[in-house]
Amino acid sequence: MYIDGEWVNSQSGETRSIINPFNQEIVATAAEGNEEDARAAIQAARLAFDEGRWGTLAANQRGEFVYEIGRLIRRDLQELAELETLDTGKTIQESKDDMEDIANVFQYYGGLADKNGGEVISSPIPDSQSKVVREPVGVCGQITPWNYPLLQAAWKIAPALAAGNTIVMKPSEITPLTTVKVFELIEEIGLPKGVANLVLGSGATVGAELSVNQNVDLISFTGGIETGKTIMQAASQNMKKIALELGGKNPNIVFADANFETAVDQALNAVFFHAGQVCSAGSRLLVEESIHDAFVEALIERAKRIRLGNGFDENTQSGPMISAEHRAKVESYVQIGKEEGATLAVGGKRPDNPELQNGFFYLPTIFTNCTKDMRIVQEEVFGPVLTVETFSSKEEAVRLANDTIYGLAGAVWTEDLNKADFIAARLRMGTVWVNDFHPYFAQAPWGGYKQSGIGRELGHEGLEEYTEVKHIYRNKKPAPIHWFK
Ligand SMILES: NC(=O)c1ccc[n+]([C@@H]2O[C@H](COP(=O)([O-])OP(=O)(O)OC[C@H]3O[C@@H](n4cnc5c(N)ncnc54)[C@H](O)[C@@H]3O)[C@@H](O)[C@H]2O)c1
Ligand SMILES: C[N+](C)(C)CC=O
Repeated sequence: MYIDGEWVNSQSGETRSIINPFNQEIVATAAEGNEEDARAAIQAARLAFDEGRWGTLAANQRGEFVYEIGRLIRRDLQELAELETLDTGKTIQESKDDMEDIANVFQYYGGLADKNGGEVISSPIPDSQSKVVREPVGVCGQITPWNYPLLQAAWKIAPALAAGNTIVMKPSEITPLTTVKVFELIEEIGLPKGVANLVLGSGATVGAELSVNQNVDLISFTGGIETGKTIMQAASQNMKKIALELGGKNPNIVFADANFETAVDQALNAVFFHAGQVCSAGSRLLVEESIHDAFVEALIERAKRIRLGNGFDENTQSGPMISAEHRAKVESYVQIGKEEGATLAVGGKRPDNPELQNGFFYLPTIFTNCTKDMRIVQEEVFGPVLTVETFSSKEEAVRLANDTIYGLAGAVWTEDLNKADFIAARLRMGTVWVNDFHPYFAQAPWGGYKQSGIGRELGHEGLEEYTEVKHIYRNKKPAPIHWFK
């Protein structure tokens, strides 16, 4: 762990084994911190903020530090990608792509740091001057999940530092490797001590302390909805600001006039990429009735051919699930789907291949004949499981698409751009893709409507999350007003 500019073990001396989900081998031993370690890190961040070691530095200088982290990430891209694949099982190409995105995020926010200078307001009061400035919020607790370990951390670390905050980062306890490595890079660039702190450990200990501690001004969390609710409650103790990036149950709407081959190919990628462990996975396919049979047949054929395997093998198209517990959760949803009367069209079990038996693999699975009230249609499975429903009008497609508690992302496939506009305007989601699925990048905001979250990451909105807005009013000709004569 990295606290107040020093690499430290947990105060309790406890450690945790980090497991490769492809073969269950121990790939590292990590410090296992608890509330005490979290409090030490919060204190360091508090002091660094209150003494102004960082927030009062010229914004362009802060930006240079943040940009430099991005440069070092590119320098060490191969090593970082290998660590991410060891830790998550995702393919090495996915990990390399993640690292490129991550470097871009640091360099984007490095560039944005000094472009947030505030504005002068036209004051309606004579002889006055009015300006609005943005200031850092203070000490930020940051909690990230295991599916995109470093990417989700980057979306928090880069804007928080660029805006002048100090941070305490807690990565998922099962995938800390790349975040630890990036703190080595943070040390290498010479960030003032206490500005960026890293505490490893569980959500129930370190995460809970960050959420409740009075000295944390903002908590930014990416993870599941139930954890989000717990954090929100804890954060209310001192009314800290909250930013929540939660789950999704994302519709992928395919009209009959879409390019068939492209829509099939992308529907496959929408749901089965990274074994479906993506918040914005297109796990709910809504296909126009007239092409349903042909579409599903093509999808099943392609799903059967997905090559599962070791993320380091270049022939592998998809890695394992993250853990035995998570695979068991996916299996229980498949059981629920069967009991609810959906038709299991393909998959629905673990692969037989002997070489995959030590990993947490699960076959790409498709359920047809699904209806909107089924739990497998409504709830986030977070695995390689696709549900298929049909619609026969654009209005029905919208109704079905919006009919969950989530509102993270969705896509529409059609050659008719008026129809695409109609759908895009009505989806209650933070991101809508037209004739595409999955793109996200540093320049555009990301976040959820409804129970998919609060606030936005990325884009200039992602920087603003980490600022307080202050109105400074100056009377240029102060004089008595004699109200109280
Ligand atoms: N919206 C997005 O951008 C986005 C991105 C990635 C993942 N996700 C979501 O993340 C979920 C999967 O990730 P997960 O299984 O790691 O989620 P999770 O909620 O179980 O854990 C996320 C993080 O929260 C911590 N945590 C757990 N309990 C806590 C508590 N009581 N207090 C404070 N922290 C606590 C964990 O240790 C971990 O670091 C999915 O629901 C997925 O959709 C969302
Ligand atoms: C936000 N994203 C798509 C990178 C990861 C979601 O799990």
